[in-house]
Amino acid sequence: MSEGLKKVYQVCEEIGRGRFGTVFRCFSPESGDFYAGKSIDKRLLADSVDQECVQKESKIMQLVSGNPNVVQIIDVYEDETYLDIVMELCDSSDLYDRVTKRTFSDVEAAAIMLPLMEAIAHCHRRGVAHRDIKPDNILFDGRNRLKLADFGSAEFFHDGRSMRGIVGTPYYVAPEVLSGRDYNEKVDIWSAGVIMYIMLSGIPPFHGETAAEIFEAVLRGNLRFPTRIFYSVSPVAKDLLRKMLSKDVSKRFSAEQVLGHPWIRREEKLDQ
Ligand SMILES: Nc1ncnc2c1ncn2[C@@H]1O[C@H](COP(=O)(O)OP(=O)(O)OP(=O)(O)O)[C@@H](O)[C@H]1O
Repeated sequence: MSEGLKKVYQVCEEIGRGRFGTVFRCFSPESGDFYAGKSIDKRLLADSVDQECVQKESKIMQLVSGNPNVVQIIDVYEDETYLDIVMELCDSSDLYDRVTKRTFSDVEAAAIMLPLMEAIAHCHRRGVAHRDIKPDNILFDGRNRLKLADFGSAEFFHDGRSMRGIVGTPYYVAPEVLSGRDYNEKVDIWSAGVIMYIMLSGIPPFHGETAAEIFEAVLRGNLRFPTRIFYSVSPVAKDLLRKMLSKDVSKRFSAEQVLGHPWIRREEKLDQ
């Protein structure tokens, strides 16, 4: 870790490891609070592509910080050797842990989808597509507030300019990404739709035994709601799922349209 960070924070135990960095719990004697410090050893980055990648992650995090449902960046320290990013600490169980334990009722799923879509809409307004929306990247802070994390695959899009390149995670990746076509920020809506489907049913909408089989199922994009699993899911939830998991990108809802859908709005009122 950089000397700059160590002057301000006490570095505690390791809490996770990613492709490029190690995350530690850090304590600030000044504020009396704990944070998450992600430390990237720049000597271990293989090439200029990886170097650009970590710089971009830090830049994008700073750009989208400021929304209560996006992990806040607190400080960035950089010296010859390390790039350190101090973030708010999100140490409650992540959405991956939660969805693998049980299915969610309509009300419970909407209580997750509303802040998740607020976070995605905020990123899209800032011209950022996350490109790796999945339960493992949806964290919760000590007060159980949802925080969208891991901008390591995120990309800027501007003025309708599209993006290229295969990024994402098999169950959650949008068909237009897999087909190698240009795509836009609506890839995030597809992935959020997959999460909503899994929360309500306990199974992914497009599945297979291997990554190749999952990709084939995603490319077919044949959305089904098996009655034995979906009998208790409301028609309005299924309507929103169809609009988020539309293979036709021009018909797929934007983040703002999802936020205006009656399923999200109705549950918001119920929740209050
Ligand atoms: N703000 C945070 N608060 C608490 N834990 C965090 C925080 N950010 C990351 N983590 C933990 O640290 C781990 C590593 O995070 P990191 O972003 O480096 O990699 P990653 O999410 O596995 O993705 P990538 O493959 O892009 O590196 C995560 O899996 C998560 O458990």
